[in-house]
Amino acid sequence: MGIRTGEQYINSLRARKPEVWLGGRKVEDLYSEDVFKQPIHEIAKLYDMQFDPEYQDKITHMCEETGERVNNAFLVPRSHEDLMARSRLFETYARATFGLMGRTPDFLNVVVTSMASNSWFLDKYNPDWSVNIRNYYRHIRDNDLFLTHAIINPQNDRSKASYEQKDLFTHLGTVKETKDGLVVRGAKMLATLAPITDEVIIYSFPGFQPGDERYALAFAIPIDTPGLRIICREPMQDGKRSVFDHPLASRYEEMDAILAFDDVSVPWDRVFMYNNVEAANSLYPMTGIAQQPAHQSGVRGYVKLAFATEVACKVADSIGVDGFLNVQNDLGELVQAVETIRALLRVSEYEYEVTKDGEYRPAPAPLETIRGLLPKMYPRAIEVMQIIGAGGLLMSPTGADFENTELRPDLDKYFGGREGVSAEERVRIFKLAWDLCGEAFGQRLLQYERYYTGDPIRKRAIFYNQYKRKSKFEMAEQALKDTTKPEKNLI
Ligand SMILES: Cc1cc2nc3c(=O)[nH]c(=O)nc-3n(C[C@H](O)[C@H](O)[C@H](O)COP(=O)(O)OP(=O)(O)OC[C@H]3O[C@@H](n4cnc5c(N)ncnc54)[C@H](O)[C@@H]3O)c2cc1C
Ligand SMILES: Nc1c(O)cccc1C(=O)O
Repeated sequence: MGIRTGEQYINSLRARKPEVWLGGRKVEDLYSEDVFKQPIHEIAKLYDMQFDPEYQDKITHMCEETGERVNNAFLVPRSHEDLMARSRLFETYARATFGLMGRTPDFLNVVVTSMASNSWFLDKYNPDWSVNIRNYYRHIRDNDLFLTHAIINPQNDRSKASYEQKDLFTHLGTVKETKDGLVVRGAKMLATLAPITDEVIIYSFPGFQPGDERYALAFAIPIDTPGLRIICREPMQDGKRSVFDHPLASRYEEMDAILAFDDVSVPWDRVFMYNNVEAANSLYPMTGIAQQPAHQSGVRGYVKLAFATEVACKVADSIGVDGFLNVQNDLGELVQAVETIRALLRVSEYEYEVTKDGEYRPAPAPLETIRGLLPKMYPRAIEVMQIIGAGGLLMSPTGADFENTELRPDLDKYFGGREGVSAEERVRIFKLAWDLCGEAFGQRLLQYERYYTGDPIRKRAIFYNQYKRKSKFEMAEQALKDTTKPEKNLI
C-alpha cells in the first residue's frame, strides 16, 4: 500500500477497539471522544501532507524494495542527501504542529527503521529476532502505521530493581512461553498518544542487571490486543474549549498513558528479544536508536523553541515593551538559544558518521548537546514569556466576551495594545502565550522537554564519561609540559 491518507488513518482507528480508560470510564468510541477528536485530526493532517504536491517530494520517497511511495521515516540513510531528506520530513511535520506534538508518526518509525537496519547484532542470540524486526519494519512501512512506545517502568520504588518490587509483575515481564509466543504481564509507561495509535512497541533503555532477565524483552503488538489496558492520565483539557480561547491546548494535546498488560499473548513473530540481559543492554548502542530519533527530536525541539521565542517576541511587541533594554536582553537570549540549536543540528547533519554497513547517522555529540541544552532553554523561554507578559497574561477576556455587542466597545478600548494593535489581536497573542506558559497543557510541554529523552542529569553524566574516555586532554597536557620546562627555555 505505501503512504496512507488521513482518512485511511481515521478509518483504521475507527475499526479498532482498544481498551482505553479515561477519567474512570472505558472509552467506547475513540473517534467521538472530545479529548481525542482534534489530536486525531492533527495526526490525520500529517498523513494527508504525504499526498499534497507541496510536500510529497519533501517527505516521501519511492521504496526500492516495493516500488511504492513511502514516508522518509522509513528511509535507511545511505547518503548525506538521505539524512537531509529525513531532516526535511522532521521539520515539515514539526512546523505543521509548531513542534508541540513530540510523538508524531515519524518518531517511532525512525526508531524501528534503525532497529531493523542494524538487527544483525541479534543473530548471535537468536536469528529469529532479527528476522522478526526486519519483517515488522516492512509491515509498518508498507501499511504506514502509527506507533506508540513505552520504554520506562512505572515509578514504584526506583531504589529497587524490577524483580525486587512488591509484585514480580509490577514491571512488565515474561510470565511464560507457549507454542504461540510469550505471555507478558505488568506495566510500562509513558505511552504518549497511545489511544490513537495503531501499534505499540515495547523495549527499554539499557541498565539491566543479572536477575532482570524476565524484564529484558522487546516486542510489538496491535494497540487493541486483548489484555492490554491503556490507562490515560487526567486530560489537560476537555476537548470542548474554543480555539479562540485555547488556540494550542484545544488542538495539540498529546494524551499520555500507562500500559497495563494482563497476561497478553505476544506471537513469536512479534518478539524481538526476551530473557536476555546482554541483548537488551546492547539494543541502544548497537542499533543507533538513540542517534536517529535524536535527529527527529532535535529538529522538533528546535521548531518548538523557535515558536515559543516568536510568541514571546509578539507578546513584547504587542504591548510596546520591546524597546526596553531588559526585555531586549531576554528576547535576544531566546533568539540566541534558537540559533544555538539550529547550528548544532547543522553540525550533526554535516559531520555525519557512516557505519561499517554504510548507514549514515547524524553526529552524536551535537545531538546529545541539544538533549542537554533544550531542557534548560525551553523552560527559560517559558519563563521569559511569563516575565514579559506579566499580569496581562491572566487578564484575557474570552471569545464569548468579544461576541457580546454590549461589552465589545469596552474590550476594544481597554484591551488594545500599542498603536496599531487591536484588542482582539493583542488578546489572541496573549492567549497563545498563556497556553504555552500558564495552562496545564503548557506545563506538560515543558515537562516533555525536560524528560522526553530520559533523565537529563544522568544523560549528561553519560555524555561526560564518554568524552572523558575519548579525550587525551592534549592541550592541557601540552600546557603542563610547557610549565615543567626549565625557566631559561621560556621567553
Ligand atoms: C510528557 C512526557 C512524555 C513522555 N513520552 C514518553 C513515551 O512516549 N514513551 C516512553 O517510553 N517514555 C516517555 N516519556 C518518559 C520518559 O522516558 C521518562 O519520563 C524519563 O525517562 C525519566 O524517567 P522517569 O520519569 O521514570 O523519572 P525517574 O527515573 O523516576 O526519575 C525521577 C527523579 O529521580 C532521579 N533519579 C531516579 N533514578 C535515579 C538514579 N538511578 N540515579 C540518580 N538519580 C535518579 C532523577 O534524576 C529524577 O529527578 C515521557 C515523559 C514525559 C514527561
Ligand atoms: N526518548 C527516546 C525514546 O523515547 C525512544 C528512543 C529514543 C529516545 C531518545 O531520546 O534517545
